[in-house]
Amino acid sequence: MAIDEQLEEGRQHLLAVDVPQKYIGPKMAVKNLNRQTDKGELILSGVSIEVTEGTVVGIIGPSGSGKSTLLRALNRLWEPPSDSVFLDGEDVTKLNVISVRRRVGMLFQTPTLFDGTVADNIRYGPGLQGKKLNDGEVEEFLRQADLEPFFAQKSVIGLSVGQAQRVALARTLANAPEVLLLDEPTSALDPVSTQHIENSIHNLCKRRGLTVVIVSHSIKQIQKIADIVYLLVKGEVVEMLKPTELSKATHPLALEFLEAS
Ligand SMILES: Nc1ncnc2c1ncn2[C@@H]1O[C@H](COP(=O)(O)OP(=O)(O)OP(=O)(O)O)[C@@H](O)[C@H]1O
Repeated sequence: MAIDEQLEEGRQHLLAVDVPQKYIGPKMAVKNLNRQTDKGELILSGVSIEVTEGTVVGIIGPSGSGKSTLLRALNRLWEPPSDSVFLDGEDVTKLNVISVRRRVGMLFQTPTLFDGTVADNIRYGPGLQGKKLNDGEVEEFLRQADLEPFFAQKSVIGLSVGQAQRVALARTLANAPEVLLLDEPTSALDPVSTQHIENSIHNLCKRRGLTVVIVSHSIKQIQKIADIVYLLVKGEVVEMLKPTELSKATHPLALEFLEAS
């Protein structure tokens, strides 16, 4: 048999085998997302972003530009229209909302912990799924949030805001999220606590391949930890740049924001 015929036979054989298709594409994607207030004012207009697995995506922009709304659409804290937000290629509105929130975890500006020990807080999420974390596992999540193991037995009452935010991060990580959303996670923190959180995010992403989307007011922070930056102004993505290339922004609204920052 001629080599061409052999190759064709092999190709036909491969086509005949029913190989399950592996999803290839961004971990999360937002496509042409729009939102208006009840009065018809634009909050988001035609927003599209891609979140590549294992990267830190930064979102910056002036106050009121729609950053938090965009972030909340990613885990359905704000319910987006169908066919506009995708997780592993699937429309999030077609998935179970609890499973989306578990897969896409979120850390807010100010930590909210319930009374009890730090370990109680970390065990809570896995416990809801019938998983009891042992002491070593609790300590590992603390370590990932840049906290010493002895914090496990401490009461959450009396923690500083910075320590509480790191516990909140450990608690979010205990749910084993595939994507971590951070909504200005350090804006209420002092510089040292900010450094702890930034270190954790950097390590989680670079060493463990966690995918992160962070909204921040601090351009310095975004330049330190993000791989790609979306600049949102008046509900529109006006630039997508590498953090080292913010000076290359050309959109007039982007320039106005960057100069004022
Ligand atoms: N549920 C809502 N109803 C009416 N307006 C809303 C609602 N949610 C957000 N907005 C408005 O949408 C705009 C964008 O809000 P959003 O919080 O997403 O902006 P942001 O860029 O995160 O702002 P900031 O940096 O101040 O936190 C704001 O003008 C806000 O007042």
